[in-house]
Amino acid sequence: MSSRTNVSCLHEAKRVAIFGGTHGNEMSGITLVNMWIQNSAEIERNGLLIKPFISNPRAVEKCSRYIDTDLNRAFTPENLSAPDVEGLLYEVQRAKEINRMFGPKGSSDAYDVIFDLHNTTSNMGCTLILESSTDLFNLQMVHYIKKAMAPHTCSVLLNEHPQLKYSTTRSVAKHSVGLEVGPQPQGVLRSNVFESMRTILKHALDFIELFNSGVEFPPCTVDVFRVQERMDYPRDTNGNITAMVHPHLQDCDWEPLNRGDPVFLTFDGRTILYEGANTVYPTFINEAAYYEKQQAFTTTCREMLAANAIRKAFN
Ligand SMILES: CC(=O)N[C@@H](CC(=O)O)C(=O)O
Ligand SMILES: [Zn+2]
Repeated sequence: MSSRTNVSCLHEAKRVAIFGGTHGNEMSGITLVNMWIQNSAEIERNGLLIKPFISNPRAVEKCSRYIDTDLNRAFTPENLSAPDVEGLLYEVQRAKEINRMFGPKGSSDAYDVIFDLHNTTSNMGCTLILESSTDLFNLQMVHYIKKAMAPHTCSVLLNEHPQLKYSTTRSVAKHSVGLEVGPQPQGVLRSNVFESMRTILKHALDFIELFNSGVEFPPCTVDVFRVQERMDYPRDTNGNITAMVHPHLQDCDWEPLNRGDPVFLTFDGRTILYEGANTVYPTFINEAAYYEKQQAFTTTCREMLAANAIRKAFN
């Protein structure tokens, strides 16, 4: 990366993968990727190598989130460097395969971009998930997508938290982007969610094609929600859940939550209030897959990120 007259010159993005079925019960991404494996005309772009790929085929076959362990937490340095022995957890074995095919993670041989398609049971609408606030290529791409999606909103979740960040499947690529669209129940396909995901991906690929063709993208700002804290359900001394997401919070992803607002309703009818000092923006509210992760919702704070102008490096 070199800088001249405030334009950052970045490498061309030639190899792009689209992952579906990282979680085997999230049907929009699985269906889109299977469709594109059959016929890729819709995702082809000039000068781009685009690979649609089912990342956890055994989980897809069973229509369950995973077989042995969550694939989207498995791309740790320890797992990726584990020796190939028999008896590895299925997803650890799969993580190593994916790392060989699309990585190695952190190397110059890695794929340029991986889009990983997810669905949530939460009412998050269209969400792009980023893992770095300093990746100019991704910031410019999400800015482009947000503009192209207007008047529909497309939120950006920034998961850069030192403790809460996890080792995602997409993290194998140089630029990793998660697409999270909901609400959609597990194992169910909803046409509106399917079409939204398809449209986001169309704009994303258009952006990469324009970038590779030499178009310069001017400086921009991106409104993001930065991950702050995981909130667990209230529990009794045995660890059993004692309350539900409060009806005033249910489905209110991305809406401001202030001190004193209701968050939980106990089974015996008591309301539990939010006690944090500052306004937060909750998301992943009542996500089905997060009960096992002891997570009722995630709090975020709003932030404006600035990105330099970018264009492709000519060399
Ligand atoms: C509901 C769900 O699976 N969400 C994803 C979010 C992500 O891709 O970062 C996950 O927990 O892996
Ligand atoms: Zn998922």
